Amino acid sequence: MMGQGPQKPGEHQLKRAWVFLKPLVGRYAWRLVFGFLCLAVVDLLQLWIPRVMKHAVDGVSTGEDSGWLAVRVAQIVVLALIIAVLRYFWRYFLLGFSRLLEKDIRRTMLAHVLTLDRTALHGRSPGDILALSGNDLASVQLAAGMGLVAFVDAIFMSLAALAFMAALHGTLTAVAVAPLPFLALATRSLSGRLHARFVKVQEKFSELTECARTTLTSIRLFKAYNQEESQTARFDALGRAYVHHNLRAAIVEGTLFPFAGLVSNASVLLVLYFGGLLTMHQALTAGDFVAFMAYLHLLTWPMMAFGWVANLFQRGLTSLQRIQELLADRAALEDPPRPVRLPTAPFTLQLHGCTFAYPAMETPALQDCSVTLTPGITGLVGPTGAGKSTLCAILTRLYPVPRGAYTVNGCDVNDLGIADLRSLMAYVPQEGVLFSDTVAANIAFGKPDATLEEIQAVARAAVIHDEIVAMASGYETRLGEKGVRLSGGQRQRIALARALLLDRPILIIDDALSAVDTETEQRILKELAKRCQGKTCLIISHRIAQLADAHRLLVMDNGRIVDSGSHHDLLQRNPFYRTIHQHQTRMSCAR
Ligand SMILES: Nc1ncnc2c1ncn2[C@@H]1O[C@H](COP(=O)(O)OP(=O)(O)OP(=O)(O)O)[C@@H](O)[C@H]1O
Repeated sequence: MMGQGPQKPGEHQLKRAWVFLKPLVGRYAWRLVFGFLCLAVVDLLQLWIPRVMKHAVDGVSTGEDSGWLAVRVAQIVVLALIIAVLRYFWRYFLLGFSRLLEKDIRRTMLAHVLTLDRTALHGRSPGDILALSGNDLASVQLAAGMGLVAFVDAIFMSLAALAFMAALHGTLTAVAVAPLPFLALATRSLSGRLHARFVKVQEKFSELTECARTTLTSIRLFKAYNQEESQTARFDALGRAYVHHNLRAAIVEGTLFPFAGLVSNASVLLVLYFGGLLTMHQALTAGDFVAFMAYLHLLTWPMMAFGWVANLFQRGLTSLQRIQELLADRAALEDPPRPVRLPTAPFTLQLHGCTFAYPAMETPALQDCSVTLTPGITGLVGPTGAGKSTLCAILTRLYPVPRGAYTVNGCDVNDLGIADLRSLMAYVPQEGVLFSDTVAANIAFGKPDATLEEIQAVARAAVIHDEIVAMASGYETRLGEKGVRLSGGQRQRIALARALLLDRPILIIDDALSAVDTETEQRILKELAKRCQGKTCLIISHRIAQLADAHRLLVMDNGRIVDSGSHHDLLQRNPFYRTIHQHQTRMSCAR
C-alpha cells in the first residue's frame, strides 16, 4: 500500500537510499574507478596550468626570450589537448554509469510491479507509476550522473585548488575562504524547504501523467460526450498546478544558486584587494598573484557547484524515496513457505461461505458465498453487480482469501503455490485485451512456442479463423494502437483463442462473448463443449438461452449463489431466471 509520503531526508533516509543503491553501484564499480581517475587527472592538469602561467608571467617580468615563452604556450596547448581527451572518457564512464543505474532501477520497478496483486495496486494509479518511472527516475539519474560528478569534482578541485593557493600564500588563502561558511549555512537551511517543494512537484506530475493517460486511452469517449474542451481544461488546470509547484521550488533553487555565485565573487573581491596589496608590497610576485587568481577562478566553479549539486541531490533523494515506497509495497497474496503438491485432474473448486470486500469498500462484493464447480460446464447468470466477476477474481486467485474459504480438490488454496494454481487455469476476462503485436503473437501470448497449426486450431474453435485469414497479412497482421483495430466481438474471440491454446484443465470465461452475435456464440459454445470434456469450466453469460446446455446452472445475486440446477429446474422455480429468459426469448422472436 502507499506509504505516508516521502519524509524530509535525514540520516535514516540517506542510509536507506545507500542500502538500495549499494549493490547497483557495486555492479559498475570499475566504471566509477576509471571515470573518477580520468576526472582526477583532468583536475590535476587544470591545476597545473596556472603554475605554467606563473612561470610565463615571472619569465616575462625577468626578461626571458620569446622562444622560452613559446615553450610555455606549447605546454599549455598539450595540457589542454590531454584534458579534452580525458574529459571525453570521464563523461563516457560516469554518465554511462548513471544511465546503466537508471536502466537497472527501471527494470527492478517493472519486475516489482508485476509481483504486486490488485490489493497492493489499489492505492496507485497507472499515471503514478508512469511518473515514477519517468520524471522521478530521471531525477535519480541526473543526481547519480552529473550530480555525483559535480560533487566529487567540486570537492577534489576545491581541496586541490586550496592546497595550491596555500602553497602560494597561506594568509591570502584564509581570506579567500572566509565567505564559505555562509554558503554552507544557506545550503543547509534551504535544502529542507526544497525537499518539501519537490515532493509536491512530483505528486503534481503524477496527477498530470494520469490525466494524460486517461485522455489518450479514452479519446473516443471524450469525443462522443463532447468532453474535449472540459478535459483540455482539466489537463490545463493540472498543468498550471504543476508549473505553480515547480515555480515554488524554483524560488528556493533560485536563491541557492545566485547566493553561491555571490559568495564566490566576494572571495574574488577580497583576493583582488588583499592580493593586490601584497603584490604592491612585494610580498607576492606578479606571477604568484596571477596564479592565485587563476586558482581562485578554478575554485569558483566548485563553490557554485555546491549549490547546484545540493539541488540535484535533493531532487534525486526525494524521487528515490518515492521509488523506494513503490518497491516497499507488498503483494497481499503470498506463497506459503512450503507449498503442498498440486492435486491432479479432474478438479473440483469450492468456495465455503467466502466473504470478500474490495480494499477500502465497506460492502462486501461476495457475502458468505458457497459454490462447487465440478468437471463439466457450469453456467453462471445473475443481475449486473451481483458479484460474478468478483467470483472469477477469487477463483483465479487475484485476491487473498481466509483459510478454509477456497479449496481445490479439498486442498486449501493458501497451501498451494499461487503460480502453480494459476498454471492449472485459463481465464478469459470481460474485456478482450490485445497487445500491439501480430494476431499470432496475441493468441500465443501464454505459449510463445506454439506452432501456427496449434494457433489456427484454437482460432477455428473460437470462430475467428476465417476473419483472420481475410485480414491483409492474415495471422501476421499487427493489432493494437499502431495496427489494425478490431471490433469488440473479434477482440473477445481472439482473447478466447488465447485461453484455449493453453489447454488447461480449468477454464473460466467471464462474460467474454457479450459482443459476439448469438449465432456465433452458439457455435463457440458447441466447440467449447467438445474441448471441455473432463475439464472444469465456468462460463458467465447474460444470454440465458445460450447456457441452456450447460451441465449445471448457477444463479448469483447480492454476492452469493442463490439457486442452482438445470435450465428446466430454474425455469420452473427461479423468478429472476424465468423473467430474463422470457424477455430474451421475446427479443429474439421480435428480431
Ligand atoms: N475493483 C473494485 N473495487 C471496488 N468495488 C468493486 C470492484 N469491482 C467490483 N466492485 C463492486 O463489487 C460488486 C460486484 O461487482 P462485479 O463486477 O463482481 O459484478 P458482476 O456481477 O460481474 O457485474 P456485471 O454483470 O455488471 O459485470 C459491485 O458492487 C461493484 O461495484
